[in-house]
Amino acid sequence: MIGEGSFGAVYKGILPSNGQNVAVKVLKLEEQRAGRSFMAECAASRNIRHQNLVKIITSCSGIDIRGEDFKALVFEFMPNGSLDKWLHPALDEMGVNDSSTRLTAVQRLNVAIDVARAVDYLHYHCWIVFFLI
Ligand SMILES: Nc1ncnc2c1ncn2[C@@H]1O[C@H](COP(=O)(O)OP(=O)(O)OP(=O)(O)O)[C@@H](O)[C@H]1O
Repeated sequence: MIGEGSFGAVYKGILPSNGQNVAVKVLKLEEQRAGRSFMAECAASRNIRHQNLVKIITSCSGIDIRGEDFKALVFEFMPNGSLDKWLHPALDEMGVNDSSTRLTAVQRLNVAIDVARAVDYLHYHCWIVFFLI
């Protein structure tokens, strides 16, 4: 397990077919918004192609070994972890953040520009995703 968000736990996996690293988000189905997020991300996977957005490789939906509903999304694995961790690095006991994860002002500005480009792309090309969310 590599992380957890509002909609479920995320695991690192390896695709047996080609050895590709992937991140598998197993949705918490008791969380109502997780179902909507699944639909939005499935719609997104068919329509979205942008260099600043993580690619959805596939989705799976079915019944698990306990006979309960199971839904998961398989993403391209991002080896550098979450952007949030880079924007808000953890502080050490002296209240200083690790210099290896510190971004310069120019890097932060480039992140903001890249995020704005991705949002602009979603806004003008993928209104269906916003509609489902
Ligand atoms: N494609 C990925 N590659 C590598 N790590 C990932 C990937 N997707 C998610 N993670 C890890 O799993 C954590 C949870 O991700 P998730 O997308 O479920 O939630 P989030 O976007 O961080 O939070 P929220 O859903 O609450 O807004 C991330 O913070 C990150 O550490």
